Order: sequence, then C-alpha cells, then structure tokens
Amino acid sequence: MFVQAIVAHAKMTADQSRKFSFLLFFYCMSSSFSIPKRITIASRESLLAMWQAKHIRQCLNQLYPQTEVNILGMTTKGDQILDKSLSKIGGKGLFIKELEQALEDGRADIAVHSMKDMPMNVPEGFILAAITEREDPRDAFVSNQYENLEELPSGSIVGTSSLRRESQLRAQFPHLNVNPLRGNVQTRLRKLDEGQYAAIILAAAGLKRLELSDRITALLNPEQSLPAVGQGALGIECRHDRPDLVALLQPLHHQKTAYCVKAERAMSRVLGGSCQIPLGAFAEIENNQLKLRGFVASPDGTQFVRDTVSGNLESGEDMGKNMAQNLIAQGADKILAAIETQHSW
Ligand SMILES: NCc1[nH]cc(CCC(=O)O)c1CC(=O)O
Repeated sequence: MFVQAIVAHAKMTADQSRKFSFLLFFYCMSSSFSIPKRITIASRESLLAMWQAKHIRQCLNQLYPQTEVNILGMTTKGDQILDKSLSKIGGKGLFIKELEQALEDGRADIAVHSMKDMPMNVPEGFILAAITEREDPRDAFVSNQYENLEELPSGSIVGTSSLRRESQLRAQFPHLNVNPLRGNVQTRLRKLDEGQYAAIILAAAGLKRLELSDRITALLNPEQSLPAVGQGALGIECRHDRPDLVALLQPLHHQKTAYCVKAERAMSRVLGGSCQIPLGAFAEIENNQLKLRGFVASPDGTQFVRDTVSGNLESGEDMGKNMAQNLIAQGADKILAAIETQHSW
C-alpha cells in the first residue's frame, strides 16, 4: 500500500501533491494519537462568540462523528466592563484570559476566538492550533437614515470605540463627530436604533454570522476603512502540550488566511499592537503573491502614515516587520509616543 502511494504521488500535480502530503500527515498523526471521546470548547457568552463556537463544533462533529463536542460559555472581564473604552481598560487580553484559564485547568480543551481579539503574542504554554478561512474582512457602515459616509451631514454622530475606525473616519470626514460605542453587536445596533447615532461602523463578518446582513447599509472598501489585524478569521487555541488536538484541528486550518493573518500580526507586533493604538493591517493574495497594506494614525486623523508591500506567500512575517520599520521611518513611533503620553494620566 505504501509503495503504491509513493508511485501515485510521483504522478500528481503540485496541487494534488500538497493535498496528498496533508492527508498523509493527518493519517500519521491520527494513527499515533487517539481521537478523544469528548472535546470541550471554551467560548465567551456573547451571541457572536457562541455562534463561532457552535460553528467550530459543527465542523468537528462532521469530521469526528464519534466525538462529543461541548461548549463551555464564560464571561470575561472585557464583557463585564462596558462603560469604558477598550483602549482605556487594557485591550485585547481582557477577552481571552478566562478562556485560557479554563484550558490551563483542563475545564476545556480548545478555545475559539475572533483573531481580531487575539493579542499579538500568544502567552507561553498555549498555541494557535488553527486559523479558519476568513469571512468578509471589511467594515460595514450601518445607518437607518443615510446610504453612505459621504451623505452624512456635518456634525453627524458616528458610533465606534475602535481607534482604528475613528482615525480613518476623522482623516476623511473631519466634519463628522465620532462618539464611543461599546457592547456586543446587538447592543450596538440597539443604540443606533434608539437614535443616539446617525450611523455606526461594525465588522461585516459579525453581522453576517448573526444573520444580520440586512442591517449592512454599505460595505467600506479597504481604502475607506482598512480592516483590523485578523478581522474575519477565527483562531482556535489550545495548550502547547496537546499535539493530539493540534493534529485533530488541522482540517480546519486555512493556509491562505494564515499567510495573510501572519503578515498582519507581524506588523502589529513590532508596533506594540493592541486596540490601544490606531493601526490597521490587511493582507490579501493576488496572483499568488501576498499584498500587505497598513497604517498608523493619530486618533484625530491629522497624522497618518501608510505603506503597501508585496512578497511571497511565505514571507509574511518579514513583510510585516519591514512594513513596521517603514512606518516608523515615516514617523509612526512619534505618533505612538504621543498617544502613550495621553493615556498615561
Ligand atoms: N471587537 C469585537 C469583535 N471581534 C470580532 C468582531 C467581528 C468578527 C470578526 O472580525 O471576525 C467584533 C465585532 C466588531 O468589530 O464589529
């Protein structure tokens, strides 16, 4: 059987060969690790997080019909503190610490996160076992009265708590007022519907997953609103000492998305990436090349540095680091230093 497989391999196209190697890898892994009887997924309790966890549960059910998959819903610090902007209370880590604690204690095996909410450095003892195929990475303009950003009259209130969205809005539409807007997707839509805002900006991916696509008034292209690092992709995390789970999750890993997200995260990591800084990075694959766009801005949008780089699919890490250096050379470090002093008191 093995000799036949080698002969068959020699006749395959590059694409078939890649799939073959993957299957062989998976076969070897699954034969040396037994597939667990039960897998518990740790998830935040918001509707969006639960949708995401259920989506992964469904994929696992299809792949491993004999395995029982449970979801452990948890409330995180980030979900509890709703009256302060995320950038003021400490950023991304707040949404994932409790989930990592559950992995550590063995209460759960894997945690499903929005890649956008994952800190740039995965804490020691944990790994990102799989990155799933990206949903629509764009930001969405949502309004009950206006068709697009251009139509908003001077002084209109636009809701977002993301410094990335705020700086881009202010740079292009200095006549608009940007006001904080926190809470889960439903809460944000409710605040819009109550009339507190003329429009709000949300990730298209979240709205689509929650079957709220009909609330999207317009999709913003990357020139209007460059997406956040990892936006639209899901990350599945587990403990470093669980290679059995890593092997089991490989069919959910989407390599093209992973190339893109790797480049975006490398750029953000060098610049100290968190949601405390107005930064965006977005990579796409065009003609088998990776194209990475990024920016850093002051929150008021008056200072803005941007860059675009292209390279091999596998050079994302270097591309991201180089872009960060290019942005620093253009003054990103001064923009960031000014933001830090504002936040220190
Ligand atoms: N910050 C919360 C968050 N984290 C991920 C998403 C959207 C889904 C995704 O990017 O995969 C959202 C909501 C939003 O920004 O509107």
